[in-house]
Amino acid sequence: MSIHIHNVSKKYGSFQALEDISVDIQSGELVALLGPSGSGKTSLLRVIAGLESSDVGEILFDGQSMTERHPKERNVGFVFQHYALFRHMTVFDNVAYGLKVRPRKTRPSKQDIKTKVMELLQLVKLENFANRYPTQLSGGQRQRVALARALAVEPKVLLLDEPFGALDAKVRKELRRWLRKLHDEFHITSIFVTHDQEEALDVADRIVVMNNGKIEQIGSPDEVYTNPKSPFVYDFLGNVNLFKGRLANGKLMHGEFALDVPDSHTHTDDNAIGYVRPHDIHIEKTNMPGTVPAKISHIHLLGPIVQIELRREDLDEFLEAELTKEQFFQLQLTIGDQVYIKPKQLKVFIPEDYSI
Ligand SMILES: Nc1ncnc2c1ncn2[C@@H]1O[C@H](COP(=O)(O)OP(=O)(O)OP(=O)(O)O)[C@@H](O)[C@H]1O
Repeated sequence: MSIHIHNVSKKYGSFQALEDISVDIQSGELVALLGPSGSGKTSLLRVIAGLESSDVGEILFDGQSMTERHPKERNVGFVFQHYALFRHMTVFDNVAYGLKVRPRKTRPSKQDIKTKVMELLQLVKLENFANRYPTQLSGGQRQRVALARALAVEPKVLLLDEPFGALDAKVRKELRRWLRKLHDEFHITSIFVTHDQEEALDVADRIVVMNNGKIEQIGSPDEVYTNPKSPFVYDFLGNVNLFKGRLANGKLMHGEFALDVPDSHTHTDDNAIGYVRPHDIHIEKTNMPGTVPAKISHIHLLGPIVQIELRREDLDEFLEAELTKEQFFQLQLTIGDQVYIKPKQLKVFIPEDYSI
């Protein structure tokens, strides 16, 4: 089922929660709505589900307008952050619920419901927990029940609102891998809301980055990470060092750096900011052309990655670099070492959102 979101706007009183949102989602895609708290992700999800109406714009499923359709008629499965399971029902009954409450005409037989529920419980690896109650499950297990319950009614669209938000980091990671696998098996068009960039980058086919009720960028995880269209996206999708300076003759002048910025010749003498990811900071132990001196002030080993905090000597500013463990041991770095750095890659924005 494809989903087309056309020019959707929504206000709560005078507050503009969504402003002219348009996204086309292909059938079978897994799309993340990513943004900070209050950016409008949940509001958009609720408009798609029909739980809220938009003031302007339209939602189409497979080309058909959903505007007049009640949420129940939209064939949407919902999973929320707080496992909205029925506490007084067993795991089995929770998953069976959506099928049992169907009108007699479309309700499967008792035996068919049993087969289906047990299949789903197997899928979420909870077949031995059918008779337990939600309070007897861990958070991750409850969320798997919530997913099985949403899938039981064979929705055409699956909407997930921070489905793993309340879980610890390890379980989150496990469940998101598992959501990806499930999605690849079922091919249900799915949209999930998250404010966790790592989660979005890890799981989604495409990411819709939202800010203040508007879309900042839509793209594959790789596109939004390596080619952010705005300073906001750069900042939101990972750590970044800011090189504030001025443009002159096709270069960004920043401290002792004169960094090539092709295509910037028309912006001579404009203020500009270079954005450099920590893993794009190159570190040398010898002074090479184009580098500036810096001192290592902190080393933080994080599994396969080593974060290094440096104090630049030309500007007396701190910056963060990231090396693989291998690079780190090759360079034999210790705190207090004098090194020479330069950015391997940078993206320059001129304030007022102009990128070059
Ligand atoms: N029913 C409502 N009445 C008034 N304002 C609302 C209502 N629902 C949401 N808002 C406001 O709209 C904005 C967007 O809310 P929304 O829940 O869509 O954001 P979000 O990106 O999902 O945030 P979070 O990650 O914190 O859940 C927020 O500023 C919120 O306070």
